Amino acid sequence: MESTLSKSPLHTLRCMRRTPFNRLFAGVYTTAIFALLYHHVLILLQSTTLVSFFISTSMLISDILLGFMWSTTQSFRMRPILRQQFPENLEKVIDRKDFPAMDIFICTADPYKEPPMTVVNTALSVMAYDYPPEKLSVYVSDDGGSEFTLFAFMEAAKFGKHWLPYCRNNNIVVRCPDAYFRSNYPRSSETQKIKMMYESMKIRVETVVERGKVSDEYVSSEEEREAFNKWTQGFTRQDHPSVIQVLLEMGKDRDNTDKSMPNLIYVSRQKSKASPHHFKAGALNALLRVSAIMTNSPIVLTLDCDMYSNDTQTLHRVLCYLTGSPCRPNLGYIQFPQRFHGLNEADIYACEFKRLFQVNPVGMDGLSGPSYVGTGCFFRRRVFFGAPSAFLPPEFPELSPDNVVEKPIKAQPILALANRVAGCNYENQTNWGSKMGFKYGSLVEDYNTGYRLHCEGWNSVFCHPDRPAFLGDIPISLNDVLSQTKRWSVGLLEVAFSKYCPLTFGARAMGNIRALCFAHYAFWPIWSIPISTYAFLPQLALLNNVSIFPEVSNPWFVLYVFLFFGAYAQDYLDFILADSTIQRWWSDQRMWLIRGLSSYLFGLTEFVTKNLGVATLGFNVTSKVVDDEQSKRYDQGTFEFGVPSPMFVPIAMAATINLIAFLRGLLEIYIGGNLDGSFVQMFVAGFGIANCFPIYEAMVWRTDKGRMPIKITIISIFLAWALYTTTSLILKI
Ligand SMILES: O=c1ccn([C@@H]2O[C@H](COP(=O)(O)OP(=O)(O)O[C@H]3O[C@H](CO)[C@@H](O)[C@H](O)[C@H]3O)[C@@H](O)[C@H]2O)c(=O)[nH]1
Ligand SMILES: [Mn+2]
Repeated sequence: MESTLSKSPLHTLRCMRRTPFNRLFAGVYTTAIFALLYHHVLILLQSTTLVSFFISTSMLISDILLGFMWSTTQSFRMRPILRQQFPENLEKVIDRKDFPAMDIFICTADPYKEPPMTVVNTALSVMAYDYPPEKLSVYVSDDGGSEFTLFAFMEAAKFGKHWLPYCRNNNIVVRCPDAYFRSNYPRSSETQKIKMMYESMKIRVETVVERGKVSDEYVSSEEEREAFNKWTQGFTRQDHPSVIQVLLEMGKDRDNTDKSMPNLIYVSRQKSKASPHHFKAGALNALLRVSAIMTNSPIVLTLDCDMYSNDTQTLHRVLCYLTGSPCRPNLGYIQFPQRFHGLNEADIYACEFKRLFQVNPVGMDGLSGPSYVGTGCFFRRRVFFGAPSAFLPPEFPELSPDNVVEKPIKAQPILALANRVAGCNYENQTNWGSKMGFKYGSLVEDYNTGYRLHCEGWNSVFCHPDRPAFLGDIPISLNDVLSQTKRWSVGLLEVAFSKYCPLTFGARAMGNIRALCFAHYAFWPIWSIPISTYAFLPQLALLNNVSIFPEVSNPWFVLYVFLFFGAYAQDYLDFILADSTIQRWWSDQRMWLIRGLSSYLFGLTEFVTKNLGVATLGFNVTSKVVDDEQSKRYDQGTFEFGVPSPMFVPIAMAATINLIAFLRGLLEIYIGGNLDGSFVQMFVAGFGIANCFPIYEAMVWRTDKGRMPIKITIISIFLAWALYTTTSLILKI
């Protein structure tokens, strides 16, 4: 085996050539940051009035925070590596019949925000993997507790019996039906037939959701009727018994060419208002247990309901890391990047999150592996039961990762046990959520779980093939985009300010450099402090003729130029070298500023109020529904405001103040002021304006439904005026 592997490896890795430059630049830039802080302290010591003391302190704090965040990003640049897999060599090492079994988890939570057809498409795309079907089990977790989702899956089970052989026999690459029929597929009679089947299933499912009722004409068997009978009068999304329905059973259910179908199981765990359900982490833990009882595969894939498989070979790639003799014993999971379909050309909302999902993981991969991003991740089941060297046995042997299930999944004792472990009180007085399974305590259960696994001593691998393995939906309205990052912000702060803070607990468990990577995310939202300061303070000072930066003729000016352009240039290069465009980079930095003034700021505020006991926070699911008009505007690259969201207020305020300050500055220079002293402030305001074009458009001359609501415009302008008046009064004292 050793010799086969060395001739035809399953995977390789190499360090990126830019590493020495990264390290050198890090050294130079760090020196520059310290020089800047020294300069700030000098100014602070010279300040004579309370106002100048306040301004200097604010700038010092902002720059310390920016410097800190910058330093955390350096850990991603210390040892980036690139990996390659060779799935074509796999069968030289392991026989297809010895492939390990896989359990695939798909989470959904709301039939209105996540249309059942989306979930069904994701499920079909993974059921159709090029993999022995008797080794595949697909579990759907429905936190929405919706009979419509169950109905959609009953339909999918029937349609799958045609779809799977169709894909197999025609060697289809994109096995998600919706994506396939959107693509340029061959129009044969067989294809037309399967397309009609798909369309009629879609109509049935959508009609049921629209009518809000599964009418009798759609129920085709006694077994189905019995399943729907569970939706009794008192059944609500927050309060209902568990529903576990085996829709396809491997070996028994066969497709129309008489080959076995994979297992397909619908699970809606029990819910009660009296016990916490821990959102997605809770759903995943329930699935971990239910799947342990039914199939207990050694490998588990988690997927969001909108992340369909875009490559039939993905499981083979995963096996490249999980088979063969040099398999790392501590390897806990293999993370694929989150990639998306339907992004517009400039990716105006920077929803691709290139740095988060594609660039940074390459950096972490060279250390001990990327963090977990919630979807597209293959886990070894063992990781959920304690550290690599300290196995933590579950409550009873059937849940243990090495237990072999012998009974068929529909056997009565199996179903009874599965319902028991899906109970809402099952986890009381157990280790689930703390030491076992997906971790609770943060709205970003993915980051939290990955981080804690790394603390326990597990490693991970980043697998980034050219052809995206999975593709997901993106939110297309600014409010949805900002709400998503706001939720992340709250979740990240929950980790940052817990006893598991990466700077303390993390650094002890995994060393400083690795811990800094995790700290980078945990402290994301504090970017709001320097961003808000830079969006308002220099401009307000400019409006009041107060100069706060060194003059152009002052040698310290050069330092500012270096720090600004150095950081921006490196950021730009990173982005472009990761196969992106100038336009997308510009959107990305703009959204960083916009998020700083909205999501991060509101996330930080919500986190603080929550800790003061004022508010409680929930998981606000991102909508995957597409409004045609909105989607047209999105494709044209127009920002979608539309709703009167309070998060738009600071953005519109900043846009107003930057514009007025810049105009006022120009006027000053025109009537004889000196540009020398106000240049940096003029530059900052001008840079703000350059970023704000879509906001001016939305506030002033757009007339469509996606414009900035008049109410928000008026409130923002009023608040901007109030802010200006207050600061001028203070400055006059
Ligand atoms: O109570 C809940 C809430 C959500 N979900 C599911 O969680 C997934 C992610 O939710 P979504 O609204 O799409 O959130 P995003 O912000 O788009 O998702 C990112 O961020 C989440 C953490 O906030 C991670 O869980 C996701 O994997 C990651 O893609 C979806 O499939 C939901 O159905 C549940 O199962 N139960
Ligand atoms: Mn999502």
